[in-house]
Amino acid sequence: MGPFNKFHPVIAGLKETNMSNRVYIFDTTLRDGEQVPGCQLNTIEKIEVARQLEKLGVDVIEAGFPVSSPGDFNSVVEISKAVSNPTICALTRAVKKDIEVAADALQFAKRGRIHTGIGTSPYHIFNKLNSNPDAIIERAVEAVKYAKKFVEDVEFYAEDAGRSDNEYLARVIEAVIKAGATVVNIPDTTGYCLPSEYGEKIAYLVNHVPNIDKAIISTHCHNDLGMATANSLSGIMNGARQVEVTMNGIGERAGNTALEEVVMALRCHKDLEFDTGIDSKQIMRTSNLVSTLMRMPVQANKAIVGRNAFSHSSGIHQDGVLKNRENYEIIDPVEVGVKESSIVLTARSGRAALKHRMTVLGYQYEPSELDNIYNRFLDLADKKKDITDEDLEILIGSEKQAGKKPLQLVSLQVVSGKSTIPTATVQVSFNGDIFTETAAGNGPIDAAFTAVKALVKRRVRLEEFLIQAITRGSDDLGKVHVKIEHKGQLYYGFAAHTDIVTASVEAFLDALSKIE
Ligand SMILES: CC(=O)SCCNC(=O)CCNC(=O)[C@H](O)C(C)(C)COP(=O)(O)OP(=O)(O)OC[C@H]1O[C@@H](n2cnc3c(N)ncnc32)[C@H](O)[C@@H]1OP(=O)(O)O
Ligand SMILES: CC(C)C(=O)C(=O)O
Repeated sequence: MGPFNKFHPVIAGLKETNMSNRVYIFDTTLRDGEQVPGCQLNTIEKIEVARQLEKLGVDVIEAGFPVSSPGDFNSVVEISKAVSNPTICALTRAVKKDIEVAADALQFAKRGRIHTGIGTSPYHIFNKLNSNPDAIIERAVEAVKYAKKFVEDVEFYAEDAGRSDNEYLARVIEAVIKAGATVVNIPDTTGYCLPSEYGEKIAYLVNHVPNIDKAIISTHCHNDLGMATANSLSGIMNGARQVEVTMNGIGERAGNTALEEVVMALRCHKDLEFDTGIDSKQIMRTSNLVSTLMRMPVQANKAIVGRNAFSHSSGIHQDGVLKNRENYEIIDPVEVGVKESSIVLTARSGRAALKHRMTVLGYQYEPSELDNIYNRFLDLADKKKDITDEDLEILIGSEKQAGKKPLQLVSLQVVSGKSTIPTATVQVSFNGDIFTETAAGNGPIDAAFTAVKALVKRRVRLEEFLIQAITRGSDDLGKVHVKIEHKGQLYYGFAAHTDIVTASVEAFLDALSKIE
């Protein structure tokens, strides 16, 4: 037992067989997870997920609810054939037909488990099943005994145990263990419980069910109040040794307990002395596979597997993490299969992050030069959401050029739109003197180029003009390449800016600056 448990008043009386520190991972991505609208998978996709779950090291794969459809039946059959290490589990109601069909679907499983059960809360007993507490116990016992005729490993779920009376729940659990249940699942079906409440429920069963040592207690917590992981951990700390989880926390309504969260919480809190058989380095790959096949994006700030889980975007954090990763990271990203943490450059980044990124890209700067780039970086970052390596390379390139070009754009004002005559007023500095010109054109860029041509008084012909809106969003940098001809000679210009007219004029001036 971990030190927490040693001092836990309720757990002090925990029975010997429940004291192992191995927590079994029961993955229900393919059953509860797959209940989510739009997440249904075909058999081939389910096999792919099951094989990845096997690599991840889960102990049990709940492969489906075979009576629900021929497709689900077939998936349980095929997963049973495709996967050899984890136990394959099939869900049923406390209904004989469901159990028979589940047993049939599991016929090829090396280790098959039937997961049967019935509701035990007043809501379920009276409103859903139109029954009474004693009759429910009878049906529960009958279902477990019937399932035992087909498989040795029978798990019983007391649906809505979270809102069930503890004393009654203890009677149900004692009866189903007596009937042969090897695992007793205490679901917080509606995600109602507080962590202390759920933990006390498990502890109550540990201390009041005389034959509890004959079965493993399982948690199955939903996330309606965002407490699924906390409740599952509280269950473990009070005697549960199996947790029912899904990858990325997908599942009915607000979802189930996320596998990655429980596994990594236990790994981070080694003092609790609990562990699972999960190969955590497979977590990210499994998460991506499930998200892709189920067409269910993972929220960016999702713990462990979200895009931002290992990315640092504010200056103080970035500085801290660059000094020592552990200043702001409790998990080494490599441990969950993420290559490295990332530093995202934004307007909230400081010099430390900028300098780091420039060094990674191979640029070295004196502190005074860094200040200039940092100021330009902030200007750009205020216009864009984040600054990519490509943005930075352009920024550094233009910073190196700044001041060296004889022709510099000082200001640009354009009028354009539908039913207006596109007009541009351009101010250019030429070796320190400022010149202004206004011109009209067939569009804002044409107008600006005409104004520039009038200013520089050179006969140039535009040979090529290419605008690329790079990378992701409408707020991104536009890159402009121009090729001009002057007296038979070609000159090239380049510029990038969030304003494409500005980028175009700067690229034009860049090319013009090269004419001797
Ligand atoms: C909490 C959970 O996630 S449980 C798993 C949820 N998953 C699913 O429901 C997906 C698969 N379900 C299905 O395909 C279908 O609902 C089936 C095949 C199970 C049943 O279909 P139908 O026979 O048409 O019944 P229907 O879905 O309309 O209603 C469910 C019936 O099961 C009863 N029932 C619900 N849970 C249980 C249970 N654990 N044990 C016994 N009976 C139950 C209900 O009371 C209701 O019976 P009633 O019609 O006599 O009132
Ligand atoms: C079938 C049971 C285990 C379930 O999914 C729940 O109670 O949420």
